[in-house]
Amino acid sequence: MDPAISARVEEQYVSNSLFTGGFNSVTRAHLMDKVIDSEASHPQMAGSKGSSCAVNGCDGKPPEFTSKPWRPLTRKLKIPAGILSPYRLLVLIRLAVLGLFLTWRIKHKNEDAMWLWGMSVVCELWFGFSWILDQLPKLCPVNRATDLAVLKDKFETPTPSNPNGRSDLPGLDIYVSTADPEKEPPLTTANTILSILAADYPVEKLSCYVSDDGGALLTFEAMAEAASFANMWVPFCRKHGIEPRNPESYFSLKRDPYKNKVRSDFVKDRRRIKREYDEFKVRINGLPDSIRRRSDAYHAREEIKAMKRQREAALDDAVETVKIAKATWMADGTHWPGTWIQPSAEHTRGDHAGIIQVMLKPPSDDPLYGGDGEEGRPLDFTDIDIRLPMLVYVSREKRPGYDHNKKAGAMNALVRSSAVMSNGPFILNLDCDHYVYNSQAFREGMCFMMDRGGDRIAYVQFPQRFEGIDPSDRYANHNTVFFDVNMRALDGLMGPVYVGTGCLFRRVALYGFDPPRSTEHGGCCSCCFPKKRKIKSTVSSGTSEETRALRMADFDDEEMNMSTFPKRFGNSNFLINSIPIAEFQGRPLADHPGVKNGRPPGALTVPRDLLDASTVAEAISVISCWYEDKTEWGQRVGWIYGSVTEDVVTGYRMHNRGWKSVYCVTKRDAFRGTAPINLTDRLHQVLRWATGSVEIFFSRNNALLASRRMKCLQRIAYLNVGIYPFTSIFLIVYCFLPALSLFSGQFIVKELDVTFLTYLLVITLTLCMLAVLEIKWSGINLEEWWRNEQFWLIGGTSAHLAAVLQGLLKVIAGIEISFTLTSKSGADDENDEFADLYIVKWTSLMIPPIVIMMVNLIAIAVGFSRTIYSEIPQWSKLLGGVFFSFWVLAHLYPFAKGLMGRRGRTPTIVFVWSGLLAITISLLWVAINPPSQNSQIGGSFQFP
Ligand SMILES: O=c1ccn([C@@H]2O[C@H](COP(=O)(O)OP(=O)(O)O[C@H]3O[C@H](CO)[C@@H](O)[C@H](O)[C@H]3O)[C@@H](O)[C@H]2O)c(=O)[nH]1
Ligand SMILES: [Mn+2]
Repeated sequence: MDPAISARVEEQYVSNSLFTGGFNSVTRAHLMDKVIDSEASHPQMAGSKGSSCAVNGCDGKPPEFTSKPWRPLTRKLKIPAGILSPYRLLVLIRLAVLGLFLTWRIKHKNEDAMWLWGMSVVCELWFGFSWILDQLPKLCPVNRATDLAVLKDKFETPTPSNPNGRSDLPGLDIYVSTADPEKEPPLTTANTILSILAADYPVEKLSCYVSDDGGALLTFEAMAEAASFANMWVPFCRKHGIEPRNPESYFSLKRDPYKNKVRSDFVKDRRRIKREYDEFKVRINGLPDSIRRRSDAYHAREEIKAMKRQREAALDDAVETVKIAKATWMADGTHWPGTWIQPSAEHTRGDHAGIIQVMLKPPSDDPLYGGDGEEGRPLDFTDIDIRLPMLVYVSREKRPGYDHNKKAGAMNALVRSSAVMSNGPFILNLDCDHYVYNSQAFREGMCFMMDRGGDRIAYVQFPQRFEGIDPSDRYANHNTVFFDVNMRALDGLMGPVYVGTGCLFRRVALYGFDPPRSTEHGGCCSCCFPKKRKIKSTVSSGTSEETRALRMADFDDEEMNMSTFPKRFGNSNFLINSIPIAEFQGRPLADHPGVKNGRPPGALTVPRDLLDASTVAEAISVISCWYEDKTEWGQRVGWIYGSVTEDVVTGYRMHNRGWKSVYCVTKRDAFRGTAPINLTDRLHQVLRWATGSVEIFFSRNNALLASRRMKCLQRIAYLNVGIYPFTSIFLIVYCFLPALSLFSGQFIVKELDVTFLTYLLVITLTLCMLAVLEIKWSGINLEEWWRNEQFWLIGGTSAHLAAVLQGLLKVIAGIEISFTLTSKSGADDENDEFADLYIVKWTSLMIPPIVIMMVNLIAIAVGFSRTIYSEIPQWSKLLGGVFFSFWVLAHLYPFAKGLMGRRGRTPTIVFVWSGLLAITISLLWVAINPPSQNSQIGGSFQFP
């Protein structure tokens, strides 16, 4: 430990009057807290392991501590046993039936069509396996609730030592990522920023960082506009309790804006702010032109000079011929070091310097009230705090020849630069299109982090909720089955997976440390093979009390050896020195005796008023291309590289170290974003996710290689994430089977006998009943469930297959996979919100589902015509094949609709064509195979 830092930190904390007992009491209290936590969060362990030492307080816990009423910040809500018990029972039953069915299938071959039988059995075995992977982690779902009032009480109530009631909440850094202003309109990003700046969290603790991976002047200037508009928007939101605090969404609310508004000047204020917002929008939308003109003007001047030298020419002609400028000029006439409006086609490459601009300076520590609306101020903010959180624009350096590691690389650049500039012990990241919909969201997340045992939580994931999706949600964009069923279920294990946006991280967890007290709990098999409990003796580990606290008391000793830091984190001393501080400030100290009102107040690595040129220079140096060379960034530290779904891997690594995560579903959605409603865009999105999964499967992050700290069911869930794309291979084969059997007159079983049909019935029935119970405990509805099934097949037969191929190409030939951004620029059509839904853009991903559809349609036609033409029509023979064909077609229905484009325009022609085609082929078939001979073939395919 660098003595200089320890001295600095010591000064910050020891001088604080809250710590009357010095570090002694802090560490002691922390130790006690830790013992209690482990019981509180693992009640079953207390009993089974009989580690009564902690429970009985053998370390001499003062009695007043145990008797103190403890008001928790969060609660776990059990799912009613009336739903959960039958659910679990059904899972068991289905498991057994599936086992019996598969054995029966293997034993009863169809000798007439071994190929059909063999293919189908292999597929069924795989489906059974993948169902188990999907189902097992869903056995213990939970719900949770927070108590914001308690949080306020504990952290923001005036006490004798804190008479002003200054907030004791920890610092929070918000990251917003954007990469390409064409696909991610700056107006959307600006609105997201505004919603963050206006969120309800102590301003002096909140910092907002925008990562612009395109390094685009357009984004930069849009952010500057947003920063300036925030001066009006944020106090307005505070004054009138606006919700949501994203102006675009707020002004397009359909409901009455005047409801529940008490202040008399609301009408006037709203009208004014609406006008200001409209002007703001005009400015933002005018930016591309204004930037172009600026740069064109420069080039025009140059060109004209040249032309004048040659001969007299008309000015207008000259301006006409000017090419798009390469260099870009900022409004003040200086040269922009980033890229042009549209960064080079592939946003993940590009070539530009690192740029950091503090757009809103860190605020003062005490409230600053606005004026009375008279002197030039547009609105009356007399009793409103007009301070704004810090806002920083960051564009990491990009040079050819460096792997920039897509979004993960961008996030890591932010982790470092923010460590230098504000070092919030917590970090929340949002995609540019995901805005704060609930101004209390940050506080909700903080309840978990600050609660007892919260120091073992690496992240709090919020569900992704979407706007602007077609009401019938044709392509299951809401993804509710995942967000309300699977994620809730994981919450009952080690915690939800990280899904890339709307996630509150503990900074030290991102730094790759193990959770505190990590040696105490075993992982997967700890319940069966309890390891001897090793309580790290922090007290006996020598040196002075002070350094002990700073050495992250509960962390592993070797881990916290600061001499290894430069190798892991790179050469920035600023950064390295900020790490123990972030750890210390992230601790949930709220319930400690002796530190009554909470945690050490907001000391930052760099006190805000010192955020000077040298700090910014340091921040720039940590976002350079080479900074990560020979460090562990992306390997063990920060967002993990190597997959286009960096999110899943990053969360996985934390669970693998034994960290927990928590799922925070708030009554009012915490955040809201957009999703691609166009079929092609949606397919490309799931293609990227599936490719990421395949990448994970073929990497060291495969859950089969997980550590012992990973619980069994959690491991299965991660295994499922890596394996699901492979199901596509079997799915495609299976989708052709009904057609093949209709063509050949054979079926997957020798005869449709009672046993087979009974098994089929039970398997289908249990699936439906499970779905019903899932719907009950998760709160989704049947339509959402069905849409999910449909899209599972659509994605499964198209994108997932492509993903498997791409993944194999990467493994075998080393071909890198690019991150195709999802377009957020929605429909331009004012009259039709969902115009995007009907745009048909061709992609080769569509080929397999189209072929499946066609072949099945034709097969049905063939089957029918054969039966009609046969001397004694045996309709019953048709049934098996037709039934399964319909099953496939019903799933593909939304896909077919997508191909048809706008309602009523294309369908007729498509129907006519496919109809004609199907009839032609079936007639052909009949001509080749005259029914008189053919009718015998179907003989084996009989009802009992
Ligand atoms: O080189 C890149 C590529 C992407 N991004 C950002 O990453 C985010 C996600 O991209 P998007 O195209 O919107 O992907 P989605 O499929 O909508 O995103 C989901 O899936 C991604 C993983 O594939 C996660 O990163 C996202 O957080 C998650 O919302 C956006 O903010 C981008 O600006 C970058 O910053 N740099
Ligand atoms: Mn997105």
